[in-house]
Amino acid sequence: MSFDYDLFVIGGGSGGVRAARIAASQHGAKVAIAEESRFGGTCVIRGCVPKKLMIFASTAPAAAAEARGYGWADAQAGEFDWPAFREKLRAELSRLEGLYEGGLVTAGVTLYRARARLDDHHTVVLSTGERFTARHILIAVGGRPSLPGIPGEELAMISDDLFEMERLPRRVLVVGGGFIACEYSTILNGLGCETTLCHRGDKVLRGFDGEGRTLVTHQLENIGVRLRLESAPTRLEREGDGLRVSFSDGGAESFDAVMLAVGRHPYTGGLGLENTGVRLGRRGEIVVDEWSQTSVPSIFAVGDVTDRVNLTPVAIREGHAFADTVFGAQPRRVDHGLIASAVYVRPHELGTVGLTEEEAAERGPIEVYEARFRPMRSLFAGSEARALMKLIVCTETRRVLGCHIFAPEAGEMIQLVAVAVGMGATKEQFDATVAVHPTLAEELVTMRAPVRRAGGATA
Ligand SMILES: Cc1cc2nc3c(=O)[nH]c(=O)nc-3n(C[C@H](O)[C@H](O)[C@H](O)COP(=O)(O)OP(=O)(O)OC[C@H]3O[C@@H](n4cnc5c(N)ncnc54)[C@H](O)[C@@H]3O)c2cc1C
Ligand SMILES: NC(=O)c1ccc[n+]([C@@H]2O[C@H](COP(=O)([O-])OP(=O)(O)OC[C@H]3O[C@@H](n4cnc5c(N)ncnc54)[C@H](O)[C@@H]3O)[C@@H](O)[C@H]2O)c1
Repeated sequence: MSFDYDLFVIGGGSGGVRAARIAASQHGAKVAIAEESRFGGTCVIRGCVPKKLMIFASTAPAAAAEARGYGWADAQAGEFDWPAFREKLRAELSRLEGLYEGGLVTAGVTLYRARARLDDHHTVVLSTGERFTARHILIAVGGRPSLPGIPGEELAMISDDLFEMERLPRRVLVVGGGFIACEYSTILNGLGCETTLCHRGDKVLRGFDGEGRTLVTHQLENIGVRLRLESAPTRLEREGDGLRVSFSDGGAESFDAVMLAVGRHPYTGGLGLENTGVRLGRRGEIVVDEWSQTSVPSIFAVGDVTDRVNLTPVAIREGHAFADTVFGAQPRRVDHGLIASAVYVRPHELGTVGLTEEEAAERGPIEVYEARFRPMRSLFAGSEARALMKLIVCTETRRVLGCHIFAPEAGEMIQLVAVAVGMGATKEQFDATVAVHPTLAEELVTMRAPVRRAGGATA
């Protein structure tokens, strides 16, 4: 049987673009890709990139305060010009979108700017009416923000809307306690909005190391984010130009805007999967094996739509491994076991790799090494902000099982620690490494005695 393409990719985000480029340019496959919105996907257009640029923008008041602490008596952040910043942001995102498109074109991939759905195991139908057959189809459609299912929720913003706001709200409510809620309330607070974070738990960032969660929760409060913990909104109503929000604890408050950040779900709706028999999991995710192959042999899926680890570098790695395996005769699996990540709150980020103390203690005896301190740089400027460096060590093998850093630029540091942890480094190998002085990171190689032991018989 002959096909129009060797590979048809649905979704031009992190995973889809990488897979298409590698299959075409490295392995000579005839490839097409359909994108219903903008090439680059969530990360480039409405996620990691604009988010990080907004984090940078939001640090100006703290940077001015620090400069005053260093003797620049008149240092002020001045007035934030949101429309000017937004214009610059739009231009930058368009530039990046162009690079993504250009990379695909150079690789010889055919681009379709249309929504795609599946008609059968080998056929894709576009919203333009065009139909194409392909030997292999890759689904890389990502995820979409979830909604809590409360009356009036359509009045709220989701994370996509943050970058498009006409004006910054004076009083804003952020709902949720995950990555997005923490990062976006940090941004809005830094840009001068009176920000409240409402979360149904008693600490943000469920699933992270317990001490890290406590520190991020306190930091949000210390920078001026009002916390409304163990509470959830039950109703949103229009009130003049703003919104009236009722909460599960019986209270009600008025805000100029509300942003919902209560998780994301795989974007499988309307994709025609029922025409193929591709198996879905409980959360609507496409179930795949270690090779990203679905229950239908000609159809593969990578990235957030498979709900494995929903991060950009993971989607990219999965897309690349898929292309090498299927088109390059180089079978490659992705190890989802040890993936570092960072939550970009400020002034201290939370960087994490490996097991949390809680997870590690459940598996066996561990030693916990910690350094808690006020970093030299911010201390001199008059800040009380405390950092934490934490290593979780297996008592038996001496291997470092996890590392958690709460400090300025923790994302940068954890990237490098992840190399050592991934290689199976022991605590003694960390100790044998001579410190770089004076740095924050030197604390990672100078922690002499455990602060506690936990897990197994030594608990
Ligand atoms: C606000 C936010 C901040 C984030 N920050 C970070 C971060 O700092 N670091 C990090 O590692 N990760 C971050 N993430 C997660 C990261 O963006 C995702 O894990 C990553 O983009 C997933 O890539 P993907 O290829 O699976 O999907 P996506 O990048 O979402 O791409 C899917 C693409 O498919 C298109 N599409 C969907 N359906 C169809 C269809 N039927 N036909 C045609 N096209 C279709 C969509 O328009 C989209 O462009 C963030 C996410 C969000 C929402
Ligand atoms: N820095 C990064 O790497 C980064 C940044 C942003 C997003 N991401 C990725 O995007 C994913 C999605 O982020 P997210 O923050 O939306 O999801 P999340 O799963 O991290 O957090 C969702 C939060 O919403 C709360 N929640 C869920 N349902 C609720 C309801 N009905 N009412 C009130 N609260 C409710 C949960 O308790 C949780 O705190 C992340 O898991 C991550 O994979 C990564």
